[in-house]
Amino acid sequence: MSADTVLPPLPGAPAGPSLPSVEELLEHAVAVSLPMTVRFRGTTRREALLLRGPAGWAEFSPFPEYGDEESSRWLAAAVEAGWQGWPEPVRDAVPVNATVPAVAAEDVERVLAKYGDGITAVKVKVAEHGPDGRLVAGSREEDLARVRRVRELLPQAALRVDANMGWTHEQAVDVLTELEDVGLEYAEQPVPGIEPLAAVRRELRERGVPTRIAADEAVRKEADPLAVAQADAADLIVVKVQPLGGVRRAAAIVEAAGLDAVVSSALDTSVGLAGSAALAAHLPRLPFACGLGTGALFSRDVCDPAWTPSGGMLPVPGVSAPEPDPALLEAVRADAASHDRWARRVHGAHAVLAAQH
Ligand SMILES: O=C(O)CCC(=O)c1ccccc1C(=O)O
Ligand SMILES: [Mg+2]
Repeated sequence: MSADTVLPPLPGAPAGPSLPSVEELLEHAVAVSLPMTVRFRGTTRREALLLRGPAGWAEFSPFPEYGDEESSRWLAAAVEAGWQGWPEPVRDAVPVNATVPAVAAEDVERVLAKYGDGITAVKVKVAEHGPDGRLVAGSREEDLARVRRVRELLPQAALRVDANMGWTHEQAVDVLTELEDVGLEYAEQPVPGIEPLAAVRRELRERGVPTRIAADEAVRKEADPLAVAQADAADLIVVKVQPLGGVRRAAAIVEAAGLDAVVSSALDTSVGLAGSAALAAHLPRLPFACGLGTGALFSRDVCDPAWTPSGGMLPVPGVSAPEPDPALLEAVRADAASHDRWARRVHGAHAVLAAQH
């Protein structure tokens, strides 16, 4: 992939701040490791690097397996947060969904309890894959049972499922047809890619299943984040601040795509979640609850109070992140080896951005 395709120029996107040096980026950096109360994406800890620039705190937390090119967009988002600040909000709170990881049906109630009262929307993870990359045995029946348990506990809530590309075309059509009676608001990235997504969407329409299709990985992992909209492959797009290179760039992608958007977290700490709330608060249209309640899955976070929802609503920050609490930051500080690993990742991502400046 050429440097140009990492951050393709977008119509109407304002220029970002100039790129600070690696030394400046790392001057106040703290690596943290947050414990989680539920297994998510195969782990019970979330590592992140928190940076502090003249505009405020910033988060850099690409997942461990991500390389420099992909991580460079996450670093661009941190530069925006810490060295520029976010654009002004147009609303002062954001409705969010509760996120239910791929737990057993009997654990659904315990997970939902973490989000408190006032849940109006729930996203249920389905199609979980094991470390061998295969769909977990028995997952079809467990997925159906998990979704039906959420529906039983919350008869009025809007329900979505997220397969993270985990199904084949046949599996997606089968399970989504089976769940028609539950009334799903949308299914997020049931299969990988853009054309396969379009094909699932077409077949559901032909069968008369009204479930919408949302694109997530097809937006944030494809070279061109607008390709999914151009291919008419989805009814809506999921947008994330760090993978898309910042609040302004994500907002420009939503505008250029011309589709409704759901802002979702990358399992960020409170600092990153505030940035995602800033994007959700900045979008002119916000017709769906956002996937930004994931702070509730941490047993410790860096801010006091943590950036978590109450009554189904997430607060909106001003143009910068909340300050981490010094004692909490110490309590979750990662070891020196982890800090060094993060510093090397900043170097690698920085080199990719520097080649574009
Ligand atoms: O959207 C949500 O409800 C929570 C966020 C979430 O699911 C997520 C978190 C980390 C990485 C990927 C994803 C995803 O949407 O696929
Ligand atoms: Mg998703």
